[in-house]
Amino acid sequence: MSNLYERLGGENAVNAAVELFYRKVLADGRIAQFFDGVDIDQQIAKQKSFLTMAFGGPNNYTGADMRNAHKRLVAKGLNDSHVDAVIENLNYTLRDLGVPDKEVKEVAAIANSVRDDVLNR
Ligand code: HEM
Repeated sequence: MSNLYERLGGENAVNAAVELFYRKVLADGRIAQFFDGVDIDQQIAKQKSFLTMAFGGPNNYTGADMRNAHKRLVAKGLNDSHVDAVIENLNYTLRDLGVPDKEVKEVAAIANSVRDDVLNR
């Protein structure tokens, strides 16, 4: 059985998913404010390499760890409801792209696994 990265469709599929995901996130009034002033192209590039690694693809991630990356946002009120909204957007993105339910659930579980780090607790 190939790993999740391969089952999702590899580099091109992960890149397409991350791009569509940020379009949805920036249009979502529950969470868009956290991205004010953030360089979205850079964010997309970092997220591509982070998710590629998390899904079992090549590890080229050089960004911050999840705790440090989101500390500033926790100080601004980031909480569980915002993590839920991000995971919801990720689920919709993958469904829109035709990813099967099993893989959608695996991706959601990976995103959920960093929840406590993202919320610095
Ligand atoms: C749930 C799983 C999450 C994952 C896997 C994740 C992943 C990442 C990654 C890889 C970075 C780049 C770190 C770096 O700059 O080196 C990042 C930064 C960031 N994330 Fe997340 N994130 C998650 C949740 C969230 C949530 C819930 C929000 C807000 C609603 C959020 C907003 C941001 C913002 C605004 C940045 C840029 C911070 C800055 O430049 O100061 N993230 N995230």
